[in-house]
Amino acid sequence: MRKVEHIGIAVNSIADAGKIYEVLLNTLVYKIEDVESEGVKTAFLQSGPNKIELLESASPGSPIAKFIEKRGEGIHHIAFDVEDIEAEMARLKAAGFVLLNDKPKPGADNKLVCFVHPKSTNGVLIELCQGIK
Ligand SMILES: CC[C@H](C(=O)O)C(=O)SCCNC(=O)CCNC(=O)[C@H](O)C(C)(C)COP(=O)(O)OP(=O)(O)OC[C@H]1O[C@@H](n2cnc3c(N)ncnc32)[C@H](O)[C@@H]1OP(=O)(O)O
Ligand SMILES: [Co+2]
Repeated sequence: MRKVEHIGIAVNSIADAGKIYEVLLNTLVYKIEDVESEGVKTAFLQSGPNKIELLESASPGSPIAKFIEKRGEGIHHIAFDVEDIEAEMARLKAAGFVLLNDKPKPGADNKLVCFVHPKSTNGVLIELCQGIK
């Protein structure tokens, strides 16, 4: 794990939350991207080396819809940047972590991603991200 790649925040509306985070971070949303496979619309803001990913559900029953239904808006996951996602997945699997996908899958912002179940990580959903060159 090289660094925190982004913090994912579940929100009801990326338009409304985007405006709030633009004032808070004194920067602008630099990308809005739908990730159909996840049933989510994402908005990204960069503040220094830190990235915030706002996540709005795009379909009922999506992970974000279920999360907000159960817990309301708030921090959804922490994503880490990795050099070699397949090697990291194999390392974590061998170490007993529960991976939520058995192969890297396309994520937002030009990444390959894999999620680790929160039950393996003290209740925090973890995402591994490898940039697609
Ligand atoms: C990939 C695009 C983008 C990117 O960065 O590139 C994204 O980040 S997309 C983000 C949205 N996609 C995902 O989150 C995919 C991975 N998530 C999942 O597979 C599910 O959400 C899962 C397995 C974490 C939970 O799904 P499930 O259907 O089991 O929902 P439950 O409500 O039954 O949850 C079971 C259990 O887990 C707890 N939970 C759920 N979500 C979270 C969370 N974000 N953080 C911590 N804990 C979470 C939930 O409270 C339940 O716990 P329990 O004690 O049983 O109540
Ligand atoms: Co993410």
